[in-house]
This record gives sequence, C-alpha cells and structure tokens, in this order.
Amino acid sequence: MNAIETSGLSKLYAPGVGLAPLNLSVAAGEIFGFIGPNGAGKTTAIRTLMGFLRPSGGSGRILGHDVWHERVAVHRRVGYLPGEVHLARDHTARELMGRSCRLRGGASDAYGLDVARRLELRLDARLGTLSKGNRQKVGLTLALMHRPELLVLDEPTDGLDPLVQETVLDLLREAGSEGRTVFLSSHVLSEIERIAGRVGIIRRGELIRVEGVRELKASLPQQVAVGFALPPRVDLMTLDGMSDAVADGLDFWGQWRGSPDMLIRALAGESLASFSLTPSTLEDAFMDEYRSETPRKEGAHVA
Ligand SMILES: Nc1ncnc2c1ncn2[C@@H]1O[C@H](COP(=O)(O)OP(=O)(O)OP(=O)(O)O)[C@@H](O)[C@H]1O
Repeated sequence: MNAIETSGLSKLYAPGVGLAPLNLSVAAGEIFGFIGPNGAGKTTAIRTLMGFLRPSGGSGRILGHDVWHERVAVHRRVGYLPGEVHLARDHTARELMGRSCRLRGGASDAYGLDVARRLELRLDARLGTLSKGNRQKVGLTLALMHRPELLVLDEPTDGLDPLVQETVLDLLREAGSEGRTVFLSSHVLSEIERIAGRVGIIRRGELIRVEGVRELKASLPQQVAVGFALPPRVDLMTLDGMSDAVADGLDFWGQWRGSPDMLIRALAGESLASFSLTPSTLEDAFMDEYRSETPRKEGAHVA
C-alpha cells in the first residue's frame, strides 16, 4: 500500500485558484520532495492531504485512510508540521510533549527528548517568548516524537540556522532509513536534492513533473569550462552533445549532454591549463522547468 495516493484530488478557493486535480502516489519508505515557487499550491495540497481543507473534487488516501472522511485517523498516524507553527503561548514544549504522550495512552517521550536535545530546543521556556526558529523546533519535535510511519512537513527548515537545518536533514534521513515515509515541501532545493529520492514540481496549482532526483539531474546538461594552454586542434563546438558554446581565445564554455568519457577523449591530445565539468543541480532543473513555461494570465492558473 502506498503511504499517499490521490486521484484527482483538488481544492479550489475560487475558479482557477488553488490545487488542480492531483494524481500522486508516494510509496511507503520514500522521501518525497514537493517543490514550487510562492503561491504554487504546496500548502494547499498539504492541508488538503491532511484533511484540514475539504477537497473540491477527487479523493485521496493517507496510509489507507480517506483524507477527508477519516481525517481523525490520519491525524493520529501522521507526524505533521504546518507551514506556520501556532502554539499556546503560556505552555512550554515539555508540557506539550507530555500532553501528546498522554493522548497516545502514555507513549514514551524518550525519542522526543532526544530530538529536542539534537535541535537544541529549550524545553522549559514559555512558547510565547520563543523566536520563530525556536517555535519551528517545537513543531518539528512534536511531529517527529512518536516516530510516525509518515511525516508530512511543510517547509521543515524554514527559519532555522544552517547547523539546525543540517540536524533536521539528518533526522529526516534517519526516518527514511528506518523505512518511514517523508513528504516535505521546501523552497530550499539544495536540501531536497540531498535527502529526497523523488521530487514533484508544482506550478500554478498543477503538478507538472514527478521524477527521481538522479533522473532529473541526469536529464540536464553539465557545464563545461576548458582553459587551453596552447591553441586547440579540436573544435569542441562541433562535438555531438555540445550546446550553448562560447569560445574566447584559449577559453571555452559550453553545455555538455552525454558521457564525460567522450569529452575527455576529445581533449586527449590537447594541452590544458584548466578543465571543469560541473553537474547540474536540482536548482538548475527547477529553473529549466520554470523557463520552459508559457506565460498564462495572472490569477487564472488552475484548469
Ligand atoms: N484561504 C485562501 N483563500 C483564497 N485563496 C487562497 C487561500 N490560501 C491560498 N490561496 C491561494 O491559493 C494559491 C496557492 O497558495 P498556497 O499557499 O497553497 O501556495 P504555496 O505553494 O504553499 O506558497 P508559499 O510557498 O508562498 O507558501 C495562491 O494563489 C494563494 O493566493
């Protein structure tokens, strides 16, 4: 059974605004990254999946439960981090964790305390006095503490400093290696690239691409930069697989699609001062997707 399965699940706030029919399957044990620019529909999709928004059409199942009709069961089984963490100001993280354990029939807080320690969370501070980043740490601890089989996280590293961001990525990787499923949205493409196996790109309410991170990156050209020590005999521009090439004296830049072997063989008899072949990042893939879009009318983005 897939951890997440949707069939035409949609949420329209107004005609053309919101989430277009979404068909998505996320297998148990996957780390799936959900990426898209501001206003693309990530939070709408996540809140609809969690049963906080009533779907306008279609259906969805989380761990086998209907996302709307069985949302109580979904909430019991999923570790959820909302995009904005709202907490009772007068309580402390320790109190919220205690309450969460009691609600689960006296579940242990041992792992939660470990997560809180790793995130350097101040357990006894009044939540109303905490900074945005520290509130985020509380939200993360509450989402992770019962080792749920599915984590649904809306921008988990938002507002955190780089060291804590690293810790969050470690925690999510660990969840993945324990066979648990992680579905996270992020603007920080480099972090999705480092932990996710697959990504879905959402644009203007529509899921436009779902692909493995490796495949997505492999489909992109690599950036070539060559500095020749002596005038070259080879004309790199004519190589099959080279595009967007520019030569300036002894310097050459271009985009290479193909195996590095071929390029290195072509350069074998040349005298080089420098050579680099830089793999594309998820950021490049994302920008590529966005550059290829045809402009549509502002405000009318969902079919
Ligand atoms: N309650 C609402 N009522 C009407 N329109 C809304 C509502 N919430 C969101 N929208 C609109 O739905 C679209 C998707 O918004 P959503 O917040 O899901 O995007 P997002 O991808 O999460 O954006 P961000 O990255 O900025 O958080 C946007 O056009 C937004 O203005």
